[in-house]
Amino acid sequence: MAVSVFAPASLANFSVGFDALGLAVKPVDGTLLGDLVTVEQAEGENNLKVVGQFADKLPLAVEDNIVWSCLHLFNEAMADAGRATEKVTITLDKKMPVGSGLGSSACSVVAALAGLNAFYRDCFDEKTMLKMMGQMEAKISGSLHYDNVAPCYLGGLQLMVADEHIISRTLPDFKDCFYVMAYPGIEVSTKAAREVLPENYRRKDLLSYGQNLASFVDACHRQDKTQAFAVLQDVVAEPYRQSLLPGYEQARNYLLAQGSLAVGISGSGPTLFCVCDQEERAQELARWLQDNYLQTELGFVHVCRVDDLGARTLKD
Ligand SMILES: Nc1ncnc2c1ncn2[C@@H]1O[C@H](COP(=O)(O)OP(=O)(O)O)[C@@H](O)[C@H]1O
Ligand SMILES: N[C@@H](CCOP(=O)(O)O)C(=O)O
Repeated sequence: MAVSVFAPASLANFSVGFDALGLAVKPVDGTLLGDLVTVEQAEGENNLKVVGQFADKLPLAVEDNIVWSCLHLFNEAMADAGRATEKVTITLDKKMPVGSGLGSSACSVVAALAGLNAFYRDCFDEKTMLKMMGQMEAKISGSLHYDNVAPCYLGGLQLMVADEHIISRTLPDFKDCFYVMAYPGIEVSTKAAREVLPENYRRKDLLSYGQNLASFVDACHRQDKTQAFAVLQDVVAEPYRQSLLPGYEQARNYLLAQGSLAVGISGSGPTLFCVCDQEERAQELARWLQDNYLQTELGFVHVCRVDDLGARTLKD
């Protein structure tokens, strides 16, 4: 039996929720923006094959690929649960650029663990899976944050809650919005982008942070788009990270002047996101970003909607 699981890209932080908000996204043109993992029974030993557009951006040694760590973690959990495991071949189709701010490592982690769980006929429940995913994401970025793995696994707009038994709750999102995601084609490591953040914040910023996040969550529940996007301002990460993103400030100013509802850094960057509620306008701004924000031939721009499904098994 072979099982294939696709896990979508995500926009972490959403400007107002550093480590606390994340949105799963999918391109409107049907492009599979995310990683695909296939798990099948193997004759001899466990093994990992890596294919796809961004395979060559990953470490050469399988032991250094986070998917390999996911297999070990999953097998340990199976042993702890008194369940037998089989030897497997895992194929990672690495469709996501690394260090992109689109939750690339989360896509691999979620697709691998969800793929293994599907292979073993859903041995573990959603919360157990999410905890394992958080553990693997922390191994890569140096700190535990669920704002990529939760939306990637569960879909939609996710709010991380301060209760380890719940971890994440789905917030009502804005169904008529388009998210233009512009990846410039350069790498910014999440670890490095966390290191540029200050240890302490000014009281003024702390107050703005709390008020913006609370106002955003309230606006989501009331479906008040005007309020939601008016408070979408990042006082925690963007001021310190934007110098890592060539052309970010100019692009942001242009996009806001053109009527975008909001503009921000996706995850730790370098991907920029911009929100519109008209598809035509989103496509126009996507063309502008294509011409003005990309730095290398690896860059791309997608007009996206919210991905409500999260990780899913793909049929042959
Ligand atoms: N399957 C994988 N997918 C993505 N990154 C991986 C994977 N396996 C190992 N890595 C390593 O993990 C790090 C991921 O970097 P990070 O900046 O967190 O990426 P992203 O923000 O895109 O998730 C890189 O050093 C990369 O080489
Ligand atoms: N909250 C994290 C999110 C990192 O997202 P990624 O897509 O860049 O991995 C942070 O901002 O550090």
